Amino acid sequence: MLLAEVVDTSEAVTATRSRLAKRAAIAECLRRGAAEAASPSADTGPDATGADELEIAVAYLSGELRQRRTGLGWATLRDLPPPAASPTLTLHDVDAALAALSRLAGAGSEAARAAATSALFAAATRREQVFLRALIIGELRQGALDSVVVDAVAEAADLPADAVRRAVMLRGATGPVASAALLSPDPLAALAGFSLEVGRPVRPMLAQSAPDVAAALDKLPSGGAPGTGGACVDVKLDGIRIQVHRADDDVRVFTRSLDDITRRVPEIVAAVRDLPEARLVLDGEAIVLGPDGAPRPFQETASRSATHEARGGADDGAAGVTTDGPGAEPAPELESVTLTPFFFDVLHAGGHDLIDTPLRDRLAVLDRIGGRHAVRRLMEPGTGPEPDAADAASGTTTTAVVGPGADEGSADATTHDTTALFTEFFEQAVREGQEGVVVKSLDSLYAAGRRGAGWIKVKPRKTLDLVVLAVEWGSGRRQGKLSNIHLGARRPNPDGTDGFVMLGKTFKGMTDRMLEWQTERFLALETSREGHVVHVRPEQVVEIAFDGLQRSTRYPGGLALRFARVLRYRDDKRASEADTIDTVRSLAG
Ligand SMILES: Nc1ncnc2c1ncn2[C@@H]1O[C@H](COP(=O)(O)OP(=O)(O)OP(=O)(O)O)[C@@H](O)[C@H]1O
Repeated sequence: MLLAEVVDTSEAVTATRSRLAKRAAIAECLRRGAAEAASPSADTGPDATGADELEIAVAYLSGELRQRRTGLGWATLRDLPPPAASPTLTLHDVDAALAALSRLAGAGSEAARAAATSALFAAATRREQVFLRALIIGELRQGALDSVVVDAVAEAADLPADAVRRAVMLRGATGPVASAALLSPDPLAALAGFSLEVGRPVRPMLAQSAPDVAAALDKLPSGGAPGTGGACVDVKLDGIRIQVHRADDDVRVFTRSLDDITRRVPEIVAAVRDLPEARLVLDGEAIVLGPDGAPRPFQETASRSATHEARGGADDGAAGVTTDGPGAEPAPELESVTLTPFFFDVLHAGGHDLIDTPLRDRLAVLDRIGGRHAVRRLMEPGTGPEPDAADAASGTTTTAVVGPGADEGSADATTHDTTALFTEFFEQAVREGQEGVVVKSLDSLYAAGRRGAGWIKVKPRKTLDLVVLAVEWGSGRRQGKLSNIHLGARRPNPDGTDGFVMLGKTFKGMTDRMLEWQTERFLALETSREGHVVHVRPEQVVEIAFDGLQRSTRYPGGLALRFARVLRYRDDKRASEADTIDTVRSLAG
């Protein structure tokens, strides 16, 4: 398939604000790609190159490269060679050229990179050059586009969108699902064949939020058949999300964004090897504990998560953490603190997939396996196993089962008790220095890749994940550093793209290391300058703590943050996942 066809489609997608029209344009492109892959000129049935090109098309239409990093950025792509007169580049040509670029390292690699980049761009027409540059530096990356592409796969293959979406969540990628949907003789069966595979990460379930425990309990979907229903509350640990896969001694650790960080976290690997089950998929959080067992501040955990530190230099187009390649060694400074894994869910144990099993049963398995690595939790009265059984099963006091059975007292009393008990649990967690709690429905299934209604988080601290829109040069001690950041909340447009609404600025909470890092990072994202203000592409998500919201005539949303301060940069979230202006308004009351 020619790159030009994807460029045409991408232009058509950008030109319309209608989600349906975007979906139709992408579906049409995928149909053509599928027809080409299955064309009679290919020997028998779909040919491998065609299937692979379909996967490349899906990636490019989603605004993604297949390579994690190319070593190319805005600066290296500023001056391009004269364009080719007519389109000849295939998707394969481009993917192969970028794969070769991503492997360049060591002495002489800079010159080789410049030569290879120039050769690739010289083979591209003007429109292809513009597209490729935007693709490589991440300008086309739009989380909202992912879901349009998934829907387009369903439309092109004439399959239910739910079946495609589920396969994508379980496979952790859209490309292979698109090939199966569009090229296999029995697409529905092929989609059903995507199941959890030990060793391959699935998109993690996400939580909704509520201002307090009572609101969280209200928000949970109520139970179904008699004998079901019920809730539990977990401590919410403020660490790094981990998904751990174990097949005997082979243990792999993945982040929230499905990056493989196994080599950086040998202590997690060791802890999981000690668990009494040889085939496992566990979901949890890794944190640094102090000698007293209390959680250390997030910054210490972050020093091991190697997220923003792991990014390359300013001229690096790749997003997020690096994936451990063969031979990658942990950087020495990252080993100075020890992570302890805590698990709050289990997706597979001993040959059984548990994704479609209710939480109450998954927790019973977790308590049997997790031991002291299970997250502390409180069951709603009357919903858990008998206290003795639970103690015996967990072997520890990490699982507290308290209160009278559900058959004692009225339903109202039970609801009241639950709210009071869960609130007490929340307050204790916060006193201990935990981030908050997550209230969960015991009926809920594991909603891979979705912000499921079955998990509701409650945090005492007011925080928002906002996007940096611009940054100002510092003065005094911060001379030469990009310091004061302009913060924007997301405003989704009807066509699925995002705009941003500025809510304020802050230069508080930044460590020296952060200042170093952000100066480099924001220069790489620079789009223009106005006096001491550097405008940047709205891509970097930052977690901000604030004391409240006040009315403002200065900012376009009519609201401003009070005492905003930086907690951390979030490289595990894209701008399309940042908090929206509607969420901010709901916090303002
Ligand atoms: N016991 C727990 N159950 C579920 N999630 C937990 C728990 N403890 C900590 N977490 C963390 O809380 C997150 C749930 O919130 P959400 O899905 O909204 O992700 P997030 O946007 O990264 O949230 P946050 O910034 O609040 O951590 C999970 O991603 C996980 O990392």
